[in-house]
Amino acid sequence: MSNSFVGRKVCVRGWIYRRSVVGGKAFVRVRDSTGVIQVVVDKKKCGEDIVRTLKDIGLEASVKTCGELVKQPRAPGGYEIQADWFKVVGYSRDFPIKGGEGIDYLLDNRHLWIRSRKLTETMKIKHSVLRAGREYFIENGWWEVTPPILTASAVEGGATLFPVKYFDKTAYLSQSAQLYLEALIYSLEKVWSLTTSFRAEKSRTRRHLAEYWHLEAEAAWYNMEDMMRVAEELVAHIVQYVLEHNRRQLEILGRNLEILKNYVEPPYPRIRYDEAIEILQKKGVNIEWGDDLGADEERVLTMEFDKPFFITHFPKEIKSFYMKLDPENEKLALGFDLLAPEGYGEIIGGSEREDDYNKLLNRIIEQGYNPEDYKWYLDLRKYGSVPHSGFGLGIERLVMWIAGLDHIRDAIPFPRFRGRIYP
Ligand SMILES: NC(=O)C[C@H]([NH3+])C(=O)NS(=O)(=O)OC[C@H]1O[C@@H](n2cnc3c(N)ncnc32)[C@H](O)[C@@H]1O
Ligand SMILES: [Mg+2]
Repeated sequence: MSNSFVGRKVCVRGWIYRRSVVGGKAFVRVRDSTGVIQVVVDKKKCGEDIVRTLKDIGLEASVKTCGELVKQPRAPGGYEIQADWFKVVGYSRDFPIKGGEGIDYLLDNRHLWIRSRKLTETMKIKHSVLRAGREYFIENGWWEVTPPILTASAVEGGATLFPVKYFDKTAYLSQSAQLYLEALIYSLEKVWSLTTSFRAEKSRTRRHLAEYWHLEAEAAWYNMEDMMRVAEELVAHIVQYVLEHNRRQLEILGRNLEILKNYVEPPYPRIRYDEAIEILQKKGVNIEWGDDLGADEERVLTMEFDKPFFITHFPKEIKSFYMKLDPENEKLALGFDLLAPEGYGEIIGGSEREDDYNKLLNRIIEQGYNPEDYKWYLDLRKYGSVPHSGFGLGIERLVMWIAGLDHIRDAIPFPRFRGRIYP
């Protein structure tokens, strides 16, 4: 609502968020997709019956009303509607979420909890993140493609595959569209996809889901640095878009806008894995060269930076078979992770890909995979192989950071993780 509507007749349809009856008036706070507005239902104007009904009506009953909009500093948003009439559309009895319930109870009632203010505003931010992500690729001449979700082999390690019955065979839910995007660059050159990726994560952490939305890109002729530039432009574009379109949501969620503004200017800093290990050891973290960087180590590293930063050139043993080895030091893989500051850690994983047939075959065997499962993928290196790179951005991890959430489950309407499949 705004001043231009003051004194005019307005109508609202929504759900009862709060209500009280004082004297012959009901003060009803009606929630709709835009927010909450107070409606005053006076028995002198609307009749005694509706005021009596509203006295005990259940929260979340659906209603509709019309009346005059007036200024009211004590009401949410500074306005209220003085109803000419007020109608209950759908009754609600004993809405099970009253406040103070435990997380498992709330997750069991996720289909109702998603009506909450925090989740509603977060979903609006996620809408902008998805729109800005699509916009970036479309405006920069990338082709959107539709890779399969039912696949025959692992991309990111066999330990987190979800097997599914596929007629008389076993298939796996996709961990990443990457290998299929790599097949598409020999015709479309620059491709992107937004799909769900699945990871049978054994442990429950605040930044892992079993099903998440994965924005992935792959381009022919791009080396690692070229692709890192795409990744930082993408993230900066998304943050800028959210700052422009979701200021209100960010304020409702209590997010510091000044800090976010610091993230919209690439290039982002780049450090090599070696430097990351040095920083961690200097800070007293018990870590050796060759160890993987987990959430704790990433959290420590993020405190050294006031914007997202890349870590590159990882030991090949801790990175996937498809990553190209550094020609200057074949102990290292040309992989990059983009870490979000403020303790959030990895939001993007990417790399330059091995484009030599024999080297890729050796890496597949070295990492214990069956080359037969990757025959088609190896074929790509037989027929006009080209240098190429790509990355995957975890949408919920990005939303978690931009919105300042403390758990990834609040970045998706129906979170899936070990022990949670209902509702
Ligand atoms: N096309 C590519 O090059 C992508 C590449 N094959 C890939 O899947 N890399 S990744 O495993 O680091 O996952 C990429 C990102 O996907 C996110 N990710 C990865 N795993 C998860 C889980 N379990 N939950 C939520 N988000 C997750 C996280 O932001 C990672 O940086
Ligand atoms: Mg990763």
